[in-house]
Amino acid sequence: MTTVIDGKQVAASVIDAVKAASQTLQDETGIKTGLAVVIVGNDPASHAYVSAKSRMAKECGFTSVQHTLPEETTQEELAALVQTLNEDESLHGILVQLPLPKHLKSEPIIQSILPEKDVDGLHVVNAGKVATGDLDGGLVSCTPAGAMVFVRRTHGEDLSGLNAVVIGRSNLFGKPMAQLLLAANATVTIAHSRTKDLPSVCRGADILVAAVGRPQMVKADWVKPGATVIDVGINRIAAPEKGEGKFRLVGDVAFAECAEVAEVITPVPGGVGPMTIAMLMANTVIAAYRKAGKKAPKF
Ligand SMILES: NC(=O)C1=CN([C@@H]2O[C@H](COP(=O)(O)OP(=O)(O)OC[C@H]3O[C@@H](n4cnc5c(N)ncnc54)[C@H](OP(=O)(O)O)[C@@H]3O)[C@@H](O)[C@H]2O)C=CC1
Ligand SMILES: Nc1nc(=O)c2c([nH]1)NC[C@@H]1CN(c3ccc(C(=O)N[C@@H](CCC(=O)O)C(=O)O)cc3)C=[N+]21
Repeated sequence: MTTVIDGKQVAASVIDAVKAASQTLQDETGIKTGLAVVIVGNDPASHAYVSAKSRMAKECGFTSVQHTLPEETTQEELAALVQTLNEDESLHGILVQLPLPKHLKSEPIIQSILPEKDVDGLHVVNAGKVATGDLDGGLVSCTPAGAMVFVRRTHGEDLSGLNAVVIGRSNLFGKPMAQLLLAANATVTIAHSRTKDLPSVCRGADILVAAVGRPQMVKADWVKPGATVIDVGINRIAAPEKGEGKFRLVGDVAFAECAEVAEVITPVPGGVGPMTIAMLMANTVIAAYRKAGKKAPKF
């Protein structure tokens, strides 16, 4: 029987632990954990994610501030906002929702966030810690951290002897995911748009992770029988059966057919997505503990 991982349930257990940790911090030090989320422009999908993040931060007992900037915001204005948030002692985490509108450069903005407040784990200091195997000293990118929770629950802490294939090489997901798998002793392949014969590369994977942004690209005959398949993709496709102009969410994996071959698989929605938000909350409370000079909890 194939196991379909319930990401909402696993995320809820992380959120419970985050709530308890933020309450303990507040009881012991009077410090309330604070998260700032910045969004520029009008992309409706981005707005939906950002509202979900702000809502969850409140539910965790955090101070939650959301800055919604207009599409025409300049590089200097955005940089100035990040500076203000860096200096705000009541904020422990800063997240700038990506992608930014085309006229803005995201890299200098991300690198201007203080590493200790970079709850997305995108600052070179945090990315570098993951790359050098220091998984406890910095902040790990939320989506790969969440995907690793599923991998650990399925395979344990040590992935010795297992082949992992990550499709996608972004800084936000593919690269840190590959590094976390490597740190857990998996033998890791990173595939991307220039990879030759992707289906056969994927067929070698005991753990197959897809983060491409192409609806249902991974087919059943790409999956090794008994593999664990983690679907990171979030794609909106037309759903005329729901009515005209309606959409539904699908991953990068053709779920129904791959579920017949895989032993463990994550669905979309309800898989990696809810874990991303949970790990963002976890990173924020970790940042608050460190700022208070206390040993941060592990999630
Ligand atoms: N669930 C969640 O919480 C999150 C979900 N996502 C989702 O994950 C997906 C990927 O996100 P992200 O990493 O930011 O995306 P990017 O667009 O930054 O990266 C996509 C990667 O896929 C590769 N790729 C594109 N087309 C192909 C192809 N035909 N064959 C093989 N590889 C291909 C690209 O290769 P190349 O480098 O050669 O161009 C690139 O490395 C998206 O659907 C996104 O919405 C992202 C973050 C969080
Ligand atoms: N700086 C930055 N950090 C990010 O982590 C980041 C980002 N920018 N930009 C966009 C991607 C995407 N992302 C998602 C988070 C949650 C869900 C999520 O909760 N999805 C639900 C469904 C939500 C729905 O119904 O629309 C699910 O999969 O069940 C999805 C996608 C974070 N990202």
